[in-house]
Amino acid sequence: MDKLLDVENVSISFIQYTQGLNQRNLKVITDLTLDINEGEILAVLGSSGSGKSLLAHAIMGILPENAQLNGKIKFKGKDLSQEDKEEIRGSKIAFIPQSVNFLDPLMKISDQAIGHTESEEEKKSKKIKQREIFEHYNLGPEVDEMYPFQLSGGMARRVLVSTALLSDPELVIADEPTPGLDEKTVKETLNHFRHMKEDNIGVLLITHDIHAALDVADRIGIFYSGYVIEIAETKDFTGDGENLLHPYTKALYKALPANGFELKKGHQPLHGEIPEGCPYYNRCEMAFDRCEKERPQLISLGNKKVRCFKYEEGA
Ligand SMILES: Nc1ncnc2c1ncn2[C@@H]1O[C@H](COP(=O)(O)OP(=O)(O)OP(=O)(O)O)[C@@H](O)[C@H]1O
Ligand code: NI
Repeated sequence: MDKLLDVENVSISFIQYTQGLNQRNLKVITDLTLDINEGEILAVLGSSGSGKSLLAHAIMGILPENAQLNGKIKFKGKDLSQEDKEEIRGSKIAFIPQSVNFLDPLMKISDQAIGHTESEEEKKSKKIKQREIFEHYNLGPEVDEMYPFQLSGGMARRVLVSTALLSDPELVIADEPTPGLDEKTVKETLNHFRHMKEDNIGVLLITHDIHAALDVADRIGIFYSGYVIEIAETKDFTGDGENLLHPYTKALYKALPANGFELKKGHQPLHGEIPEGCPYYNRCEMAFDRCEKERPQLISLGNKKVRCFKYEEGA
């Protein structure tokens, strides 16, 4: 299994102007590290506003102008510059955006799926392939001639998925592909990711839907206050959750309706109010004294990673 994507110590922040000339650095993502292998589905699970879309946009090289990106993003071991990202986006790395607004409202579906071509010949062969993939996703020939506003929600989702696959990508980044879909379409969408995995494509599935993540992912990265506090194996979300590492992940797991518990009260500290120490300190039942002032690093334990002093060597 080869490594496809490495995100190393990535931070994303925005410069905010407050009163007068005062600036504030709004950190949205801090020291984020994760990796994806060929044929692996990694879910990144985080609440709304936790920076999931920004992570996807950082990898694709489409962050807004006022965002500042630090850290490394590597594809197959190569550190990606902005130019590299522009070159491989839409080809080796494909993006399934969160919003169907990414579709051009004034362009016919088939034309935008095919995109720019260099010659008539290329256009013809791409058209054949587009039809094949669309057919596979249950999008008949009539869809080719439609404009985005004529698509139902489920159809639009399928257009986005098949368009992403048209370039034979090695890595697919999907930003919230399931919200607003009915149960059947959710199942269908998750099946698409299974098929990609079978084709040895790596998938980064960004979601706040823990059920979707548990359903298809091999590993799950848990966002908390802009940090990835754990990268767990999906199979560890069983029993009492005893194989899960971080106290927050354990609480999250116990809060699943099937486990009959409720998530303890308390919100994730937001950007600007993130404490010096562990962001989970105030809610943690296992906190040590040092957790208040010191921030734990991400520790690797085999295939898993966790940001908690409990797992430090000798702790
Ligand atoms: N252009 C911007 N300027 C300033 N702050 C921004 C900008 N874009 C995003 N943010 C901030 O970054 C945070 C993360 O945004 P992002 O869209 O990545 O969240 P998300 O996890 O994808 O949320 P959702 O689940 O709602 O899609 C937001 O809380 C927002 O305040
Ligand atoms: Ni988002």
